[in-house]
This record gives sequence, structure tokens and C-alpha cells, in this order.
Amino acid sequence: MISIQGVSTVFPPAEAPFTAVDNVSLEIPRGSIQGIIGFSGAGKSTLLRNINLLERPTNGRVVVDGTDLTSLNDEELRRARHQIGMIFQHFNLLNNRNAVENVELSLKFAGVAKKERRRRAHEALAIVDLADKAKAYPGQLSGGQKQRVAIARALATEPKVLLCDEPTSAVDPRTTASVLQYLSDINAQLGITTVIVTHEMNVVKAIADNVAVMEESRVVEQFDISALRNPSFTPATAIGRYLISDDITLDRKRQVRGTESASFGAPLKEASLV
Ligand SMILES: Nc1ncnc2c1ncn2[C@@H]1O[C@H](COP(=O)(O)OP(=O)(O)OP(=O)(O)O)[C@@H](O)[C@H]1O
Repeated sequence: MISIQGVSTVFPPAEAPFTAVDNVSLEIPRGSIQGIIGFSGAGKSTLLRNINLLERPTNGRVVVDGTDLTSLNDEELRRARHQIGMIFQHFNLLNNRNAVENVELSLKFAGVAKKERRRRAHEALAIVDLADKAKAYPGQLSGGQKQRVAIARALATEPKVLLCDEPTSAVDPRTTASVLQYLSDINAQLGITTVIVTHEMNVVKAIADNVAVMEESRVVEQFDISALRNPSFTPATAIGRYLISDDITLDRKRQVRGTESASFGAPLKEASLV
């Protein structure tokens, strides 16, 4: 599980510091999908980046799978980060490398032996149904396919946590449903604890188990998404109430291609998860 304990992030300059995350505490259960929603500037991305310490919190602790990341030295943190994959709104692929080479890069940074990298990169691409696009360059792929390469790159190191920063904001609605379906499949089959930052209400409603609403740097409301099915439940915040709107329907139990492979870990019930 991920335990965010009293985390604050204050950006310089010192004369007029800006508190982007203000004393946030959040418990994210192992194997769950946590949505974080809020308006632009609420602090969602900063909080997400606090989880893998891409943005080191000014105060507070981030504990992932029992390890307090904020207490680690640089080398220990570098190793711990291999357990935490991340995908971004604009995919962040290298345009001069093809799909399989992009995926291989994360394995290289994780210290995986060269002869292993190609095989594992192909396995990861197969999970997102892109085995036939291994040699394609990002410029030859659609937005949805690029995001799936990015998902494969994040998965290749077999992380326990997947952080997703606006994963569908740059793709059209049909592609959004497809990308979310892959994230849902991966969560269900591999048990990867997933955190999704989005401002798209239908996205969080489709995929999240739990939602945290951020406003002005704070988490102001949290609830289990199933509460929305209870007619008597009314979220306290305006954003929470927006969630009672359009739906994307996912099959949360679909079988992921390639997950029978031993190197991609055991199914959810048997795996040692975050
Ligand atoms: N490196 C930085 N230095 C200074 N201020 C920053 C920095 N990064 C973010 N901020 C500020 O912190 C606040 C929160 O930013 P953040 O990106 O976390 O919000 P967000 O909720 O993810 O917004 P969006 O949905 O627009 O991406 C914003 O006011 C932003 O300008």
C-alpha cells in the first residue's frame, strides 16, 4: 500500500513560497486504483510526483510497501523507484527510438542485463497488444498506441505501483476508453496499485476504486467510488458532485494477454503486492 502522511510541498522562492500540497494524508490500499481529481492548479500532479519523490516533499512521509521513501539516500531511492512506474499525459517517448527500444530503456536504467532487455520489452509490448508495432517509431503511432508503449515501458520493470498523470488528456474519447481498459486489465491481472490524476470526471468514475478530491493544495474529500451508486449519497464538494455524470463502461475482469508469463508475476491473489 501507499501511505502518504502529512505531506506538504512548498515551492520557492523563499520570499513568496507557494504551498502546492498542504498537509495531505492519504492511504491507498494494495492493488486498488486511486483517483485524484481537482481543478487545474489544485496540486494533483505535485502530489503524484511526491509519491515517487520526483518532487521531494518539504514535510511528511511517503511509505510504499513498508519503505519510507523520504528516509532513503539517493542510491536506495533510485532502486526503490524501479518498483514505481509512471506514465504522463504526453507519453514522454524518445522519438528517435522505436517502440521496443523505448521500453528497453527503462530496463537499462533498472540495471537489467542487455540480453534480457529485448525479451522483456517484447513481453511488455505484448501485454498492451503492440507486439506488431515493436519496430514502429513514435511518429508512426497514434496517441493511444503511444500511451500503450508508455504503459509497456512502465510495466517492463515489473513495478508494484503505477502512477498515471492525466493519462488520457491527450487522446480522443474512444482512445480514452481503450487506454483505461488496459490500465484496468493490468490492475486486475497484475495487482499493480494504480494512482491516476485526472480532471476528467468520467475517467475517474470509470476506473477508480477510491477517489480523493483536491482543492487549493488539500485533499478536501475522499470516498469509495461505489458510493456513487447509492442514490442517497451526495459528495460534499462541487467536484465530487460532478462525478454523477457521464460514464465510460469498462470490463474490470478482462484477461490481459501475456500475463500467464512467469516473468510478469503471479496473478493478483498470489502476488506480493504493494
Ligand atoms: N516547480 C514548481 N515551481 C513553482 N510552482 C510550481 C511548480 N510546480 C507546480 N507549481 C505550482 O503548484 C500548483 C499546483 O500545480 P500542479 O501541477 O500540482 O496542479 P494540478 O492540480 O496538477 O494542475 P493541472 O491539472 O493544471 O496539471 C500550481 O499553482 C503550480 O503553478
